[in-house]
Amino acid sequence: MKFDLLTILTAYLIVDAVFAIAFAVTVRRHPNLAGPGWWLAACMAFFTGFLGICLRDVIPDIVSIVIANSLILTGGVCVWIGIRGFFGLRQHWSLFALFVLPAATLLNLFMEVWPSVSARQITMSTFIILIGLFTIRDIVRQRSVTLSMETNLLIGFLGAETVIHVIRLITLIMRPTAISSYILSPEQPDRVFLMWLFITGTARLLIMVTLVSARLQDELNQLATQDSLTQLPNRRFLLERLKHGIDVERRDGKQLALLMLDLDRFKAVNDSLGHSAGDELLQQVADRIQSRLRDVDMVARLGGDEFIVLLEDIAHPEDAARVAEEIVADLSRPFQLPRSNETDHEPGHEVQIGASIGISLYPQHGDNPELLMEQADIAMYEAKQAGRGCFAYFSEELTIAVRKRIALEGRLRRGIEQQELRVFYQPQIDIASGRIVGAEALVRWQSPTEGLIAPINFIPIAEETGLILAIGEWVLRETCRQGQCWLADGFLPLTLAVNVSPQQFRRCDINALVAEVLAETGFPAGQLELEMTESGLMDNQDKAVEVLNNLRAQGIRLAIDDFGTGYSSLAYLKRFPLDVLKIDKSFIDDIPHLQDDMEITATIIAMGHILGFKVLAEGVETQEQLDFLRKKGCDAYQGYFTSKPVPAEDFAELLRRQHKNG
Ligand SMILES: Nc1nc2c(ncn2[C@@H]2O[C@H](COP(=O)(O)O[C@H]3[C@@H](O)[C@H](n4cnc5c(=O)[nH]c(N)nc54)O[C@@H]3COP(=O)(O)O)[C@@H](O)[C@H]2O)c(=O)[nH]1
Repeated sequence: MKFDLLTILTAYLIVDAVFAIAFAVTVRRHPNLAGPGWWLAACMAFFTGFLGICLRDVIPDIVSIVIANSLILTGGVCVWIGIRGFFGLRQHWSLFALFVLPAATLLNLFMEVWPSVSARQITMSTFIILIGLFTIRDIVRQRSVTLSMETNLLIGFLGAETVIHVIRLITLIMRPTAISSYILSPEQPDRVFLMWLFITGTARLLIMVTLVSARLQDELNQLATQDSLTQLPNRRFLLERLKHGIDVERRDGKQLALLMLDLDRFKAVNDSLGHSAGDELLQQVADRIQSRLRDVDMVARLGGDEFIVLLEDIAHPEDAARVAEEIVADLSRPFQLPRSNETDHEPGHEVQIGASIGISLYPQHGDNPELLMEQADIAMYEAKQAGRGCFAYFSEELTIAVRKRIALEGRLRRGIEQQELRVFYQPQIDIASGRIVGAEALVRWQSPTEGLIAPINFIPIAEETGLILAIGEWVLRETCRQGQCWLADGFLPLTLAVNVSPQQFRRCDINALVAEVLAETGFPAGQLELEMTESGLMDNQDKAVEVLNNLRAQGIRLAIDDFGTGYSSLAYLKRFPLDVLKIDKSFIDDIPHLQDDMEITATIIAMGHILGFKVLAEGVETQEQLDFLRKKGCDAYQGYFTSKPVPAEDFAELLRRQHKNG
């Protein structure tokens, strides 16, 4: 059988075109893969280029060459861009070569004006070798992880091609006439060139087949790790993620939670309304759970009506309970299920189900996936026993403790809404004059069922849940309102100190809030003191300095609370614009019995004065303590010795009595 050059080129271009079409089809089947348009553009360019070659005998050679090669080059560019989109490649510029090469070769081939055939062949081989080496280097540097088989094939193909051309180049240089007998002419095609055409065509077809099969493999993998009904991950995938999650939390010293969820009354729906209604219900359940979770969390379906939720990197065990409660609440809302032969006039079924959730925690309840699943399952059984529609932890004590905390959180939330918070005032006394010069505002919760609740029982949970922001704002507003009332009633000006929690400092614009409250209540800025703890300031020192400076610029006084229990560093005392140092009660408690505490207290007073601060001692309960503080030059104190924190009316009474006594 005799092949002329035109037949060979035609076959070659057909291979290219088929290759491009097949790529285009692959990409179209995977809508998430970028650039189908590029593949189609490539096909069109190749075909038109091919037409240009076919017209070689009809139109002048040079026109045919220009049309064919420019279009083939365009096709190469399109395929290259398509490839980049397909693999998500950014740096693989040299892959361009793979598709521009045929075009460059053809250009070379048709350049009959080129004087020397050997020079043409040397140029082409050098070009191919360089491009091959660069391409291999690029691919090796940035190997595709998901399609490693295809990358290996590419490397093999390019390697073989490069080797062929190295041999060809050496032969050409050593014996320039050796290959000249195979010069390109329609009668005697270049054999090496033919071989090269054959290899590239075959290799590219192979690459395409590998690509398609790799994509199919991806789909199969997905099927193996996905629940076909809900499209959620299945048990296998969950176990892998859980194992990885445990490794990460172990390394970072954090915890994770596993929530095993079983639907209540699902069987009744399935039996009465049929399996398609049951399937629809499961899909809606999956959607509701998913919408409740953060992006980093995961919900999987284990089969039947069992789901499992993985919460990674949780701060407290209660976080898992909160999510569980929200899921239980979400799933107890009615579901609308369409009838199997629904018409416009017939409404669907409304069904109500529920969920019971068992929770296990890493590391408390186990350190491997199987154990955690087992414990969550046991806890889920407990939840069902406890009456369904609730959650339970694997450990009973934890369940009780967490349920209590969550109930408290709910009551506190309602308490804030129903205005059950109160502000008590503890007098601050100037030691030299013995007169009340200010008060610390301390929050209390007047619960209708439990009576007066001390802050120690709800401030920590308010901090955890963010409720402290609402509480802090309310205390500030109420204190300023009350202070302004006392001024209006003719009491002498007092400094009112309000606690600012670290959360408030971090998460809200305390400057704007204070400005707003002062404007609203008319309370003078110079009589408001904000108390901050050392830890609240140390978290982000630069921001703290900026915020404190702004507060200072408003005329507000700033105090550091519980001084001596935290960092107590001179560096930050110098850096932060403070007015008052409050010595922590723990140093005062054992005066005059503990020499160390006496020395520390005396040192803090002296140091505070050197730095220009006013020093106030907290928790003064005895005359001896007061005498000691006076002797050491402390400016002020607060403590049960004078008064516990009292409601506003009682505090006003203390002020009246002081006024009466002169
Ligand atoms: N972020 C906010 N924190 C607040 C607010 N209100 C209070 N708190 C913080 O709660 C903690 C406990 O406060 P409380 O139960 O009110 O206790 C205060 C005083 O009653 C107590 N104290 C004062 N003198 C004595 C004493 O002589 N003996 C004794 N046994 N206790 C005494 O000390 C608490 C004041 O502490 P401090 O704030 O450090 O000055 C407490 O940490 C409050 O800060 C609030 O609105 N926001």
